[in-house]
Amino acid sequence: MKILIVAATEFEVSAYHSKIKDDKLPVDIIITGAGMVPTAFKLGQHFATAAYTYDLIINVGIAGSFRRDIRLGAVVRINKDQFSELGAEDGDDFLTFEDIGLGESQYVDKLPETFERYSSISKLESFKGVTVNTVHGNSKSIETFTSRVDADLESMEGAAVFYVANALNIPVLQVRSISNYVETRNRDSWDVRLAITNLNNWLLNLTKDIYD
Ligand SMILES: O=C(O)c1cccc(C(=O)CC[C@H]2O[C@@H](n3cnc4c(=O)[nH]cnc43)[C@H](O)[C@@H]2O)c1
Repeated sequence: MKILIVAATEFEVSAYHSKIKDDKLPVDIIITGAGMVPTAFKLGQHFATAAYTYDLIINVGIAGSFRRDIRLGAVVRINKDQFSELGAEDGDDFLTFEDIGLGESQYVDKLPETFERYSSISKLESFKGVTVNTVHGNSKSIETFTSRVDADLESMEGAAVFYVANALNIPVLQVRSISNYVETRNRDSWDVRLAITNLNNWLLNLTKDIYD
């Protein structure tokens, strides 16, 4: 089982990376930089020169939650993701990419069949994600956005990874740990350290489930 782990920053996966780096596992880690464009570029570049393919791509990272009933530090699966900005305004309405026939803006994950039996996977609660260019931090824009877009969590890369995996027909999973609530910008209330610790522990558990 050859796996590609995709993270926006080294910081988000460094604890995991330093623990597995001498184990010679069939796991590659790629750091893309934050955002959908750097993510699509890095993955395109990687696959253009890769000598082999993968059985699974896993996008991991921190994320913001629109929902207060998801605790900070929770590690969750994003099984649906979308590019919310792709589409067209039509007066007060918004037409999605699908509505105007320009392509897809919404994606679902796809796991190898055997994966549901791993407890690291079956324990995860699934939520709907949205992939944005701007981290929301204004109450009015959050209200407008959530009245249009059906999402529980937001990140800046998820849908781009789903897009690439779909295009290459490779199974894909997105697992994120909640670092903050989507609210009027307040960096002091973020718990990035807890989110990253929990995410790295989850990655270690998944690795044990698969390779031990
Ligand atoms: O606002 C800042 O000063 C600031 C400094 C460093 C990093 C950030 C981020 O927003 C991190 C973005 C990074 O983490 C993911 N992420 C985490 N929370 C959210 C969110 O509420 N909305 C969207 N993305 C989020 C994202 O995938 C990026 O990779 C800010």
